[in-house]
Amino acid sequence: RRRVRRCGEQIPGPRPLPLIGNILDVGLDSKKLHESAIRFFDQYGNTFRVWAGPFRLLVNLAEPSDIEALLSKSKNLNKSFNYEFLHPWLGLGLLTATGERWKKHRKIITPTFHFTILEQFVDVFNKQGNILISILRRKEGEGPFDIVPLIDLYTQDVICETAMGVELNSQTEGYASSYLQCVKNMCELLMKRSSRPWLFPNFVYRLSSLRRQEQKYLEILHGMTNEVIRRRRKQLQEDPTLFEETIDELGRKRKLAFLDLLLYSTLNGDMLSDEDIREEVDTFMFEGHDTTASGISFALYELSQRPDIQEKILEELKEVFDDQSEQISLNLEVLNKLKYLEQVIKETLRMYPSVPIFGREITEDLYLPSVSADVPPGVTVTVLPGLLHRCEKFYPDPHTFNPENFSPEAVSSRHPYAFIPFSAGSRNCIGQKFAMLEMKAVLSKIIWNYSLQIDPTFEMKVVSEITLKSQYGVRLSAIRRTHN
Ligand code: HEM
Repeated sequence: RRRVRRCGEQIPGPRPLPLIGNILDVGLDSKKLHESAIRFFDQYGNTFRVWAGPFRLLVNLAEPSDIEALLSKSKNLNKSFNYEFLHPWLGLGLLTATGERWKKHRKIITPTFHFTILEQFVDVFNKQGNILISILRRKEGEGPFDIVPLIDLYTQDVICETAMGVELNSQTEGYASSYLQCVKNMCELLMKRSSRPWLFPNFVYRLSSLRRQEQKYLEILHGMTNEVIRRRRKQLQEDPTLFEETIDELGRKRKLAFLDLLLYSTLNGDMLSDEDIREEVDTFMFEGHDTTASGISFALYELSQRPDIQEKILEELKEVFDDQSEQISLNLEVLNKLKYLEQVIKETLRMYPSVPIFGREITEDLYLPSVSADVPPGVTVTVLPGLLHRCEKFYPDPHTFNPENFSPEAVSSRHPYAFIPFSAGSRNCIGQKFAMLEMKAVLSKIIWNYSLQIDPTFEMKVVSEITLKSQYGVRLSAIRRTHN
């Protein structure tokens, strides 16, 4: 306890009050947590602390050298205490798991997002992207509309068809709409709990109205994931050859996708229980769609105000594609050539990191060079890409969208930990390559087919609800381009 107190004195932050610490400075409105963080960052610097009550010290990092000290070592891998709030929903899936369990699951799952399997997934990005374009066709002439619900359905269909092997047809039949609404409600609820320290202990939370609400959401969320697992199990029982790593017509070795591998592992050696599998499916259904939907939506918001950048993307697409017809056909090779589009996506994730904050519980001493402080076990550390990425020290004019921030020269002259949208180190995002390709694929299709214009009356309000969201969607007009 004495070491924690000393650490609290070494690191700058607002003066704590007896018993309540800095709870009043932070505020109780979950929607304002980000604003409070900006205030502390401006006042106390890139590494600052707050006391959540008399005993819980939170050290917040937006300084690359300190973030490197935390993430680059293979210690302090346990997520912070508030990830426990996700347990009723995601159980101990990869995002929330700790210790040996995390290591074992990460090892099993890693090959299912390895680059060798991504080729297979590009076929799905193509197919679902074409469906999205056909839906946008029906919007032509309607004037400005909110594109975010369409993107949500697209990303949901993509994660289910790639990772789970299940075609949901949400884009055409709206199947997942209630699940998606429920994900939104659940994230809001979790943010509320995170900003009310008296609801942290489970025995108090269980008596609250939030918990009753949560149980209703869980029925829908778990109902959906159970249904996905049931459907895939049935397909595999009817056709066990789906478990075989066959060679497809292009001579590519077909690898087992995520859910198949999990189901296969249980058949062969009983490595994961049914409960383990459901928790991983819940984790990947959420992480695999919500984050990319956020990235794609913010990219569309910025692009719809920047015809010059749209034009540059189009030029690059014209250079890369031989086929200049309406439905450009994507593969891994051409996607890898789209370097400017990659800069656009990185710039989007700089300004709007889908996961603006993540945390670790300190279990082994951590030295923070920027404040010359030792952080002892028992302290919670949060990493704040949302603040770091908008810091003038690393990005001149940080609130302006400028893909040149990711030109090779700009990248090579910056601290490698000044851009961490996917976290870093051994607990980094397992879906990083998948996400980059999915975002590239869909943005290529949209920009190839449409010139985008923001609705001039639209005002963006960014909210942080576990993932970063635009509260009122993104209202834009899509004007069809023609290609010969
Ligand atoms: C733009 C898209 C994405 C962004 C910005 C993003 C960002 C992140 C970040 C920052 C973390 C670390 C979180 C933490 O430490 O608590 C993370 C972890 C994770 N992400 Fe992503 N993610 C994206 C897409 C995806 C996709 C598409 C998948 C699945 C296909 C995925 C699955 C995961 C999983 C399972 C973890 C936990 C990994 C572990 O702890 O071992 N993410 N992601």
